[in-house]
Amino acid sequence: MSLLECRDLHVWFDQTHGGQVHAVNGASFGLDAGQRFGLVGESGCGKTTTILALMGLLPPTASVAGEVRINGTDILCGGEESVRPFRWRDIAMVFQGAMNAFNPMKTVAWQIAEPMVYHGVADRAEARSRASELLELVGIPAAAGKRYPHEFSGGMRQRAAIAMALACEPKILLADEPTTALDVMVQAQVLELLTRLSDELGLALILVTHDLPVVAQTCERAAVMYGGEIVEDGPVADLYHAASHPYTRLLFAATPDLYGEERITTIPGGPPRLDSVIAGCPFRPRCDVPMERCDGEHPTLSITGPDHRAACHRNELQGAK
Ligand SMILES: Nc1ncnc2c1ncn2[C@@H]1O[C@H](COP(=O)(O)OP(=O)(O)OP(=O)(O)O)[C@@H](O)[C@H]1O
Repeated sequence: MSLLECRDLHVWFDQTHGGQVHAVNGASFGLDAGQRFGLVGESGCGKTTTILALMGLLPPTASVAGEVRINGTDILCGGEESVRPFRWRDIAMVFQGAMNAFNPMKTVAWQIAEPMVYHGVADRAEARSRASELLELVGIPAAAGKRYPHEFSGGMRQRAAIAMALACEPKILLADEPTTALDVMVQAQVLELLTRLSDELGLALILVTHDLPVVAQTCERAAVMYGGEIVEDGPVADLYHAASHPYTRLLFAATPDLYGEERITTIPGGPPRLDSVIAGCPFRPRCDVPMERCDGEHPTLSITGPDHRAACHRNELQGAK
């Protein structure tokens, strides 16, 4: 049994002018303790919505279906009641832009301690001392906790946001674009920190990013999302060197490689609209190797190698590698 199991997750958003956006369409994946998993894809493909669903933090305009299990217990089935005991204590999140979300009027240490008091995991004195420990854990001297957020650099604020998410000792940490807006040196330090925390604390990590080198540097496995669906998942090395889905291949070709060398810049065309049902393969209009079948038949994930799946009709033709 995996620590986290997400099965056939669907999320729809009601639109103000009627109709729905099918933002996540049947996402399934599992995560073991200490494992680092990347969720990648272009903007708008459903990455943030997926992890907000895991936290039970979607807005009221969203409807959710599917299962999210932590150590076997379905935390989604009973709505807010069933997810609340797990949120922050078992599964925590560093939000996109979290480093800019600190209250400017409170010290950093106070803001790290507060969730512990709020969630009843520590009294104020314990929370204060644990906040100092957490700051040290993320590489900030405890004494700096007395400072205000504006006195921290961007990288320090991101470290502090990670410390805050770790306040209730979760087993799973979800990090949404944790290195965006940081310069390259600081990005590398934050990624090293996340890797160290996952190794030392056995923390399972889901890293959401559109930045593929970030995933290559940090994660063992990854899932590629396109148009709300997982279209390929597997070991990161296989996605890089032996992609089974044309989108993954083009996506990885479109990013600078690990040494910063520019390759092709974009994939022509744009992602599909998510407010209407797509009959065939959602990637068909941008695919460089389409087949007739792709127009009318929606491909499903099939095994293409050890621990490796992709949703492309070409793989079904070729059979398992
Ligand atoms: N609150 C909302 N109401 C309506 N539609 C939404 C809402 N949040 C997200 N969406 C839509 O759901 C789809 C998936 O969005 P999501 O933010 O999950 O994508 P993403 O891959 O995380 O993109 P980004 O990298 O830009 O954050 C998009 O079409 C988006 O417009």
